[in-house]
Amino acid sequence: MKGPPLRRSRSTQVLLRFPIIFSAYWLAWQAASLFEVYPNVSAFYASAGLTVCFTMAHGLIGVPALYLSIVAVRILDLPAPGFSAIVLLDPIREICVYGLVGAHLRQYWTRPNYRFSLPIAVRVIYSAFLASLSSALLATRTPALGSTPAELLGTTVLSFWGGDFAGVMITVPAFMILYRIFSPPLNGGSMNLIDALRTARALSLVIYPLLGLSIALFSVALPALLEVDTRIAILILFPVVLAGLSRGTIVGFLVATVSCATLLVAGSALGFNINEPIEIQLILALAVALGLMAGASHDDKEHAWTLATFDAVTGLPNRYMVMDRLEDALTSARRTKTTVAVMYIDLDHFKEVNDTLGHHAGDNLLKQAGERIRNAVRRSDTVARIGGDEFVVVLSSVDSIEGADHVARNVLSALEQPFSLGARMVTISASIGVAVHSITSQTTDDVLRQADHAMYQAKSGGRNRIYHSSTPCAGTAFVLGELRSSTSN
Ligand SMILES: Nc1nc2c(ncn2[C@@H]2O[C@H](COP(=O)(O)OP(=O)(O)OP(=O)(O)O)[C@@H](O)[C@H]2O)c(=O)[nH]1
Repeated sequence: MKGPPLRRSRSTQVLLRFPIIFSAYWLAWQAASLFEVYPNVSAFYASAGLTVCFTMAHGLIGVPALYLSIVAVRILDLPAPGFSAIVLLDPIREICVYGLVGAHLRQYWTRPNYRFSLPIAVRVIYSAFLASLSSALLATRTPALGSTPAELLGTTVLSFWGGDFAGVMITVPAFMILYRIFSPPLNGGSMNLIDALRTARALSLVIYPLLGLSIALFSVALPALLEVDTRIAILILFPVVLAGLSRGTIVGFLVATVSCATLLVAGSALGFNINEPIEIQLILALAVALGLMAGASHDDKEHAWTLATFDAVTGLPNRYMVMDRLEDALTSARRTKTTVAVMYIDLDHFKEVNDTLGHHAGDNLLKQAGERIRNAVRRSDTVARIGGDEFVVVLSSVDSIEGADHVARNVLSALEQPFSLGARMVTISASIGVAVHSITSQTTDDVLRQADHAMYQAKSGGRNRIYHSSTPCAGTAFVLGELRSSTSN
């Protein structure tokens, strides 16, 4: 497994982001100005969209770079360039309103096991309103804008309710609903987390390109069907951002390429109105820039999440993740009146492997042991390494105590087989404690503690055996024979 990359300092990150944001915003400005009804209006909304996307992906840390980029592009592109109050102040207002929207959405988006949350939506809208009001008050202090304070306050508040507020009201629910549909929570199903991740990735390779393709076809066909000059190709940026944010850079690029290629090929092959090549180029460049930004942010998030929830030696979920999975399993067991069992597995005399063959061989053995335990249980069960030579298995649905014991015996015999560590074969054993959840008031901690307690009894009972704690303190031993941990050539 790859180690964590070297992190750059925060100030360097912000500086590095400036050229990327500048390019993305300049492209957004150019692309949006092709769809204008009133001069520059679409371009302003493009900057609002970029602000939401950026702050959602990277947080408020990039705001200085975002602000500088917007100001720089406006100075270069507005008909009367220069450091006018509107060039300097309007981005502040937009970043306040839309930056807060993005920052709040980030709280939702960065959760590994996110759930739809109405309070977040309410907080987003409330804080966007406060930001808009503050920026209106700020505008009244700016004589350069040339209106009376009351007029300015009125105009800014009205513009918020007419424009920004509508934008916020559409952006927040649309994002939450679509993100929910296309990126279902990974702990929701009965699958193991790793399998769930694999399935989500495989699905996203189909769903997002299909979404980009449909929007591209729709945007090519619409002007021909309606016989109007409505250009909506910019909509393909939406699946690109969603794909980048939820599945990473490669899927983001893939969706950008599929959508833009469809625009080009479908436009000429079907004889529909195809936009000017410059528009396609802008859309393509913008799609790629957004795919890169959103995807990089997803990759960062996934890396942080992997570090926080998976064990680096075995690649299995860690203590944090297994507790989360156990909580889910108990909740569902209470609802469906089924039984959950927890196995606490501790390898016997593992220290000897480290001492005789070294830590590298020890790591190798832990990895192989993890794989064997995984292969001995069902796909829907969770296997985790929670520290040292300790593993926990959550059997999400067992028929009876005997069923759990049967699985524990399978695990024990899988671990008995010799391990190949380089040129050496090593034989070890394990002590297993099993606890079965049956009482409705039992918490995750209770069940885990009981399994741990039973495992300690198995250790003190002579190791290489299974105890289960049908009663909290007394275990029942299933002695499978005494095997000393041994190493041989
Ligand atoms: N190779 C390796 N060893 C580890 C790792 N984490 C902990 N250990 C070692 O695992 C050993 C755990 O030993 P213990 O469980 O205390 O003792 P044991 O030798 O297994 O003996 P019993 O559990 O009493 O049968 C310690 O020597 C730790 O240093 C790891 O990530 N890699």
